[in-house]
Amino acid sequence: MMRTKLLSLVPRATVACRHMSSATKLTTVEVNDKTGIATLTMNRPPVNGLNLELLRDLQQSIEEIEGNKSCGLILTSSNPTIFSAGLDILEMYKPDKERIRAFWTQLQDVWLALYGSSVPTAAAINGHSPAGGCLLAASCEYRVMLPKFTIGLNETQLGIVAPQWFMSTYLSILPRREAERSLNQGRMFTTEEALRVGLVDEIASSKEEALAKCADFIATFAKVNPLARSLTKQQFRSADLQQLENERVQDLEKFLFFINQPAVQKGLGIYLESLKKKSKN
Ligand SMILES: CCCCCCC/C=C/C(=O)SCCNC(=O)CCNC(=O)[C@H](O)C(C)(C)COP(=O)(O)OP(=O)(O)OC[C@H]1O[C@@H](n2cnc3c(N)ncnc32)[C@H](O)[C@@H]1OP(=O)(O)O
Repeated sequence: MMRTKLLSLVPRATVACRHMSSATKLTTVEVNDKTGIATLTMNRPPVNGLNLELLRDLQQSIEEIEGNKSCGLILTSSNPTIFSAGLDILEMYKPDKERIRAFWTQLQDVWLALYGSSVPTAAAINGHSPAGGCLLAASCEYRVMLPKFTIGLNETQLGIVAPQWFMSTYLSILPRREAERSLNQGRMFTTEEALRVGLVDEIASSKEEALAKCADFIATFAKVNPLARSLTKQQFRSADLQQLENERVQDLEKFLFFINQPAVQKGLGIYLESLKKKSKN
């Protein structure tokens, strides 16, 4: 029988501030002793909205996986229909001054850690994956998605602009013309469309199958020298990573300036209302 280690269940103290959703961790890491592959599961009901705490836990889990000599990382969700709803809009709507800085900085850190991870990475996309959810999946090297869900960078639909590093992530997967058009449109792809354009690599009929396909992808590196593999990956990704490293502060200031524009705040408020109305119907 397969033995697994549950690593990331250490309780965390509750901090008295907005959006603190749980006293326990919002991610779990399970390492398969046989394959050495770590499965990182997001678990922030109801929709895995990426708030400051979930981003912190993601970062910690990625670091843990890097540190425990896992052979690979599979990112997935405990929610049966949602991989991640993207950034928690409540973090950006009428934001707290200090918290929003920490939030965006933490998002930058998670992207740097995941996109730049030294281990092979794959996403088992077992539900909808808009915007920041798509960013996480696209930061991995391989994607397997379940049918009847949607994925894409839909920022323009919300009246916001995906920053350069979101674009770079798309461009690392999609042909330039497709990346530009779909980002401009804020297009959400169905699973089948995502496969057709290359945004996902395979379709699986269940989460178990998606995880198995991700593990198969990671196993393709079993006989490749790990240092040669990770340095090669780094060479492919270093320009994108370096660009954000060099421009982190400007990126943060640009985000803060943009998000605090009255028109942007108004748009986010309307969007939030529409989401809430939809969930009441
Ligand atoms: C230079 C400036 C740069 C700015 C760049 C910013 C980049 C931004 C990136 C982002 O990620 S923005 C977030 C984009 N996300 C979305 O547009 C997704 C919105 N959500 C949905 O489409 C759907 O909720 C879903 C994910 C498809 C799930 O649908 P489902 O029918 O299962 O659930 P709902 O009833 O819609 O939602 C339940 C509950 O959750 C709330 N919610 C959903 N998504 C978010 C979110 N992203 N943030 C905060 N809250 C969210 C929704 O309002 C419901 O709440 P309640 O009504 O139950 O209170």
